[in-house]
Amino acid sequence: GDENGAPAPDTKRVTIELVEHVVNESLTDHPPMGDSAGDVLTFANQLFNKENTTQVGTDQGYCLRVDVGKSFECTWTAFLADGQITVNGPFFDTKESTLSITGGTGAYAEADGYMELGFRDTPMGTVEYDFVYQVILPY
Ligand SMILES: CC/C=C\C[C@@H]1C(=O)C=C[C@@H]1CCCCCCCC(=O)O
Repeated sequence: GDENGAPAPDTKRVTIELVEHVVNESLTDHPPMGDSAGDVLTFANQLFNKENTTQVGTDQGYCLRVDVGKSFECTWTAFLADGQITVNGPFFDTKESTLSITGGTGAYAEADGYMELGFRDTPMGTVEYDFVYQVILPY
């Protein structure tokens, strides 16, 4: 605590803003042919700093189609200089989403919190997403 008797906070919050570049993704189309529940989208992509000038990491994961025209359920791990952060949650076809941070390693061991996924305007043929991690860590 401090000299006024306030208790010391037992957690700290860290914001990590990244831009994901989709460079490696693959759709496994389970029957029936075409977009249907059970299709799996796997990916292994690049993570850039928030200025979108320097690659700072990579990610890998997958999304399972659960509601055609509406949503996927996803899990992926970000690999950063000082550790991993794993998330789980929805990807919506037509709106931005928030995923739960389920854990981490290294500097992010015991991580909690959430990640906001944002759509970005990019040139034709390129796909990028904003990943804003709001990480809650023990002191
Ligand atoms: C084009 C989607 C490629 C990669 C997957 C994304 C990623 O890297 C992190 C989350 C995204 C999940 C995308 C779910 C499926 C989106 C399909 C969009 C489309 O085909 O237009």
